[in-house]
Amino acid sequence: MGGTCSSKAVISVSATKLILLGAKGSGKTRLLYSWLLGVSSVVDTIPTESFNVEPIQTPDGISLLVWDISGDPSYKTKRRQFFHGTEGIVYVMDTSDPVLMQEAREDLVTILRDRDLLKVPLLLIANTRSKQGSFDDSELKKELKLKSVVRERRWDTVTMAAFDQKEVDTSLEKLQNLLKSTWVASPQH
Ligand SMILES: Nc1nc2c(ncn2[C@@H]2O[C@H](COP(=O)(O)OP(=O)(O)OP(=O)(O)O)[C@@H](O)[C@H]2O)c(=O)[nH]1
Ligand SMILES: [Mg+2]
Repeated sequence: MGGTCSSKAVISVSATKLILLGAKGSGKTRLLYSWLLGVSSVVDTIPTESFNVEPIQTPDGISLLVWDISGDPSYKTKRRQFFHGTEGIVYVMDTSDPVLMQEAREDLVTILRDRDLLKVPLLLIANTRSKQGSFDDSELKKELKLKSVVRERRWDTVTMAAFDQKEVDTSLEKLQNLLKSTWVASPQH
């Protein structure tokens, strides 16, 4: 199993492990490298065959190690190997297409029921690709009907309509705040 890590930086062993999941083409790799390099440096991406892993710093200096896992259906049975030790899930969903959105919801429900991810906080990223037909955060939460599935975990949503730098920054801030609030609630971290 081969994966990709572009960084020559030493990866901190104490970095917080995150997994980036979602359907093929939902925008995971583009998001990962937008966090790492900035939106203007990401020209395009190619489908991920297995995974990419990169160290990311949040604005407040939390070190993350983000595992971007292929959304190809053929990789689904392999992705569980990445779940153990995960402290945060980022799930990217294309909400511009109702069929893709329903499929993504079902996939997310399966992931959230995994025993290795039961209390792990979730940031749900709605990559709407266009302003048209996009949901705001509270509409999205209502539409997805995830209350009974997320249960005890902390979760938040962020909507990205244009994939611009401001939205990318907001998503990283939301992720950071979600992790911090989780750690405050369970200080043994
Ligand atoms: N216009 C537009 N294109 C996007 C957006 N997000 C991703 N893309 C493009 O959609 C394609 C797929 O994006 P990726 O980030 O590679 O998708 P992925 O989720 O990593 O897909 P897999 O690696 O196959 O699981 C790429 O060409 C991206 O540049 C977006 O918000 N707007
Ligand atoms: Mg990818």
